[in-house]
Amino acid sequence: MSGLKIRVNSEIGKLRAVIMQPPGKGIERCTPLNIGSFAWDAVPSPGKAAEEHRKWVETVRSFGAGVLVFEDLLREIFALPGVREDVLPSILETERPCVTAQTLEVLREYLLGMSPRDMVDRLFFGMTKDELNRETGEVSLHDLADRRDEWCLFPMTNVLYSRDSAAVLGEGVVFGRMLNRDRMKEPACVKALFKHHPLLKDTGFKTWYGSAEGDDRPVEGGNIHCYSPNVFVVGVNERTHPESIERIARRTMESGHITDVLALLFENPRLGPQDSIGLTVHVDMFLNMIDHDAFLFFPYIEKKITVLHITRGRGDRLRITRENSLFGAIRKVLKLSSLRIVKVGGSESEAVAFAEQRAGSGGNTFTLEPGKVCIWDRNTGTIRALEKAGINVVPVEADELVKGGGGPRCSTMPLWRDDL
Ligand SMILES: NC(=[NH2+])NCCC[C@H](N)C(=O)O
Repeated sequence: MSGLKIRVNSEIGKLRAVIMQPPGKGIERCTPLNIGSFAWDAVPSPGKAAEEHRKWVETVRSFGAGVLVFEDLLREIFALPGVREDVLPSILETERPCVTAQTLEVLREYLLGMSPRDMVDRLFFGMTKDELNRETGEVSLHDLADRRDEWCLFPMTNVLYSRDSAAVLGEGVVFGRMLNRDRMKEPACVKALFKHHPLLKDTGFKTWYGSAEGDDRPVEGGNIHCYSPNVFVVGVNERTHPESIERIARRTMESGHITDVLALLFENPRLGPQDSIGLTVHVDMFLNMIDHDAFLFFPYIEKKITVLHITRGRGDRLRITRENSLFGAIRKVLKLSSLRIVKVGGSESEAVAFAEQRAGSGGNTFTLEPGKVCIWDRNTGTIRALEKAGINVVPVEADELVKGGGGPRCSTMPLWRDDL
């Protein structure tokens, strides 16, 4: 794909290029005992998940968009001279608090001895300290004796949800900073792609977050939504820290075209692992732009959202005002006279709405072009409601892909959309 642009000025402009990633080797590590720590709802079947993903990529390609596959891009840069040596230390950095310096060095050397293909698989599959010691005999006694944590390379089981590790906003990139251990290596991999991959490195992209001193608070792409060239909407919770948002807001206002940011503070009731996965982790689980004036929304969360409107203040200060109504604020910043709201679950009962939002990621749609959205096919109530509202629906089979608590938007990272 030559002439690739890094340019996303809305959630809905016709999709030109996107990064997607199959579930990968990491999910082979999921068991009923550890899925909670990997943030999966249920153990996926690796073969079926891969097959579903193959069809999902086919759907996006047949729409006409270019799909770049994350693991292919990684293998391509790892095959370039000197790149693995350059990027591996930063990819492994997040393991440092969990292993001794000696073990980390042994791990680095072990990975460098692999082919680019095997190295990517190994990064995803992870490695226990015992596994590394069987291969090398050089893991430190300290690490082998510490039974609290078996991993020296934590598996990457959520790479499928490529949305979260970075987000393109205008002509710049927000590199994520992940909260969960199994996702912490993802942003370093994406950064490596933007630094070294021939398709990406010369695109002239700006970096909004993730490179400057102090950019070390969490931020995840599922919380960042670009509504127009000058408006973005962002979720504030444990996955996306207010300080990260202030930094991104300042930078995009100073060196980009952003004038208005809506920050949505939402509760994470943390009723249990299920709750922290499905309901409230990212804005894209309950609110998605599907057309110029239309949104898919899970209404039962509305009362739990506080809306803060951020604009430029005096000097380098931000001005923040509280808005009383979510959709009132959206209408105002988008300068629209009215909005169309489609409800997750449609006119079905509250129980159906919850089931679709929670078990089907039914609030999570991916817009291919204005008024045309992809949704996991099990969300029949939501699909009916979208169709009734005149939205063109592309249902995607995803009984395995849904088990990690994500939907079509989570599993796509758009690089380029047409301007509206
Ligand atoms: N943008 C999203 N909604 N992503 C969903 C990610 C789900 C994944 N299991 C996690 O907890 O990180």
